[in-house]
Amino acid sequence: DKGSAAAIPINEVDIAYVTPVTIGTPPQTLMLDLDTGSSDLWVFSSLTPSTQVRGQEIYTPTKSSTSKLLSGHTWSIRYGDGSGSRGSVYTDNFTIGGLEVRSQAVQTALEVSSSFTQEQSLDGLVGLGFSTLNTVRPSSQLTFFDNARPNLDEEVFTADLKYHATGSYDFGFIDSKKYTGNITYTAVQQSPGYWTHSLSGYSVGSGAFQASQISGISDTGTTLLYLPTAIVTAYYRQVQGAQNSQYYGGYVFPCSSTLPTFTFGIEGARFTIPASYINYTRISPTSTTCYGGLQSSSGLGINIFGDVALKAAFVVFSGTNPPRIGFATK
Ligand SMILES: CCNC(=O)c1c(-c2ccccc2)csc1NC(=O)CNCCc1c[nH]c2ccccc12
Repeated sequence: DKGSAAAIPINEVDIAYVTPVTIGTPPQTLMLDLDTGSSDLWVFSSLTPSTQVRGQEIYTPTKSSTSKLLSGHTWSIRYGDGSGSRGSVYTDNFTIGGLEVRSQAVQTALEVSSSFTQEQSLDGLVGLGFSTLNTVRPSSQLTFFDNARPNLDEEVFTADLKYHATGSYDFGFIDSKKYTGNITYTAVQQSPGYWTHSLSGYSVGSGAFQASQISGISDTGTTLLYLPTAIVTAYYRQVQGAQNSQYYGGYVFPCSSTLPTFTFGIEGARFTIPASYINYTRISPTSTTCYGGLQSSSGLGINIFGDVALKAAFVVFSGTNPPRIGFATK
């Protein structure tokens, strides 16, 4: 078995990417954010208070002949940015890009935080982290990938995220047309449940490569790249007028600044993030001050290789034993 589906940016700065999925019988189509940084599959639903729904598509279990309530089960998730949701659980048929999982646990939201209500084009998330992170209680549930794995031609899924354009997620196969050269793999440490691995170092612009093991998580659900302060200050030292703003909660700079590229290493391979990816967004539509796509991880307790980094590569998430992650240029 295999599947392939689009990864569509939800706004003009790629704050997140959504993928069409179908749930139930007859199929209900929702646009969900495939998220390797969490492991809950949750959706806006007919149980979500209408005051918290603003334009999202919803899943209505009672309209599906194959839905089953997972009675007595609840879930509640809080993300590091302060957003969150909670609710009840159904199982139903769930398809991404032609790949179907029967009786997938679908977590129906009874409450969502305001930042999800405001994301009108996002109808929920598909967690693709390790199932150990799933928040359903009393019994935790498996991710779509863990449920699909036994039937996949190859125990992998790939992410081909693009800058200001539609990319793709593939399940069960590696599409050699989507990358150039070889895929460089590195070990994944799957505790506590993220796709945790190391970078072999970095360089700023045309500067020398600094070899250094930097542990972090490859996270399609986080927009930006968060790295240790020493690396981030070395980067913005090259940017005229850059400053770490308390007010804006991170590095900002004049939108007219020339930014250097940022290169990260995976084992012996090198991946360069174009300057345009790091000139992330104006702090307000009419402002001439811009917010960086590279920020410090010092407040997070974890380094996050988010979309700004991942869209510079073709990424293979391999569920082999032991799991590993692969990067290729494209
Ligand atoms: C900024 C979102 N990322 C995080 O909070 C996060 C953290 C994290 C931990 C502490 C402080 C800040 C971040 C660790 S792993 C990790 N990754 C995830 O949690 C991945 N899922 C994010 C889901 C998510 C939260 N708010 C959104 C808004 C739009 C689309 C997706 C989302």
